[in-house]
Amino acid sequence: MSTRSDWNAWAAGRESARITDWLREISEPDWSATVNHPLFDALAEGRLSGDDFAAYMVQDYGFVDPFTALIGHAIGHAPSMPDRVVLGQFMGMLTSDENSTFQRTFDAFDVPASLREAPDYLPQTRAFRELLHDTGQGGDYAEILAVLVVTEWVYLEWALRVTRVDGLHPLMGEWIDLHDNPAFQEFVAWLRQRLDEEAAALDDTAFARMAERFRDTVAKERAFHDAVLPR
Ligand SMILES: Cc1ncc(CN)c(N)n1
Repeated sequence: MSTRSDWNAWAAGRESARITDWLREISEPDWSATVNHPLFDALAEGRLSGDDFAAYMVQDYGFVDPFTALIGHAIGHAPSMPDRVVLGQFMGMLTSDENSTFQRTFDAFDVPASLREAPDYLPQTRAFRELLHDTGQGGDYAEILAVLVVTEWVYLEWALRVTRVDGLHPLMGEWIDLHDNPAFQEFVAWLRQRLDEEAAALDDTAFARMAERFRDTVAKERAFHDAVLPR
């Protein structure tokens, strides 16, 4: 378990310790395995075929659907208007720019209507969908933030890490742009700040639940990307 006393012990030896840094550390090796995942290097270096990119995006759209619902839960659970505004703006981007990237990818790589309407989700995609759904249904605001911090921070870190080749397919470039642009960087910094604040105010039981939710989400990120990596 990842308890508040574990966090207190970790923070004791450090100046300006952050709960989100500790959460990331206790989620190793899954965190680094996800950020350094070979799928992202293959994507950025133009070594992922169009079909493989489309297959990844079909699975990822299965993530984005319950993820969008989870943002809705976050907006509902947020303590006040300033948080609802930031989350609502992110929801706007997700349902416009990002949704459009998916739709244009499915068009560009001829993903059949049958696969768009009734996708065959991998077990790891289904497990991730379940986590997002359960967090929305039963999680408190800190648990929801924990999931959002993982999913967005991991994507920011890989997108900042990879090196793009010249001539990369524009939709693959767009997928990286969505996750390394300054507005997204600001959003991830905001999510981390809010989780640091909310987690500090939790009682011990809710704190341990939040930390476990963070770790489980990182494990599911790793499993998802292992599963969609073409062999
Ligand atoms: C599996 C997964 N994790 C995170 C993200 C970034 N929202 C994503 N698109 N897909």
